[in-house]
Amino acid sequence: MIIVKDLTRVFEASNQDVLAVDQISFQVQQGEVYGLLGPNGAGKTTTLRMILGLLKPTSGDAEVEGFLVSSHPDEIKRRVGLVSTSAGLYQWLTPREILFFFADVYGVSKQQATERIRALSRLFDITTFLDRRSATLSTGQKQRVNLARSLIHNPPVMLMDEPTRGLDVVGSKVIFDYIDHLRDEGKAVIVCTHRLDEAEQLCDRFGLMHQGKKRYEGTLTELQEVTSCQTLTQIFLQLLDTPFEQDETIPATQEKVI
Ligand SMILES: Nc1ncnc2c1ncn2[C@@H]1O[C@H](COP(=O)(O)OP(=O)(O)OP(=O)(O)O)[C@@H](O)[C@H]1O
Repeated sequence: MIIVKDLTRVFEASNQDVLAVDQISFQVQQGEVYGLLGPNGAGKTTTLRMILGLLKPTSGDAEVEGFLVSSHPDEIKRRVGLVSTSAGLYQWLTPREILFFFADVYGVSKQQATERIRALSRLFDITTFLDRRSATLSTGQKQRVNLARSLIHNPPVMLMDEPTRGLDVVGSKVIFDYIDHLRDEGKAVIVCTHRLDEAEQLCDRFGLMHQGKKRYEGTLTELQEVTSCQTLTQIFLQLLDTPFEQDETIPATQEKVI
């Protein structure tokens, strides 16, 4: 389970400070896929970086499986997987070497790693090119190795930043199936994406961010009720059109805040 509590981050700049994330709170249960959505610059990536412990919050905290990122950053890293399709592979290593390398980084024993690599290779259909240098793999093959890598330490929590960016229909379907697999395995998943059509299909619940704040939260049905819009795209456009003050007048009973 992920608990994000009042996370705030101010970037200090010489001319003007940037309030990138402003008191964001939300929770994601095991077996739930949460879509963290928002326009460019809304604060999504900054939020993910703080949950991962890569960036220190100005205030607030995040908790994964009972561990606070402020006091137990290493425990968090062991429990969180990260998928970003833009992430590259070590070109000169083979997928098997990469998987063993990351297993070692995460403290997975050699024997466990061997078993896990066998299972993940079957799951992502990478067995036939496990021992080829990564530089020779196609984009889709590299993507499947990346997915296997993100699961090598069997984390209960997965963070996904633009997982389908640059992928064709087949590549995107691999990601869709992967997210279904994560849900079936009872993992807590956060997906950040600009593909609202995909998010609608993929996610169980949504948090819509704008200018660092969480403005709406709920299932698609709940968001439809609050906004009188049908699709996530319409909801999103309404959010961008709504002046800040007006948006904040949404009754607390309608805005599902945890
Ligand atoms: N290191 C930094 N220094 C200064 N400002 C930053 C820094 N990192 C992010 N920001 C600013 O914080 C705000 C939020 O950025 P963030 O990358 O979290 O947004 P995002 O929602 O992930 O956007 P996108 O969808 O474009 O990736 C933006 O105004 C951005 O310019």
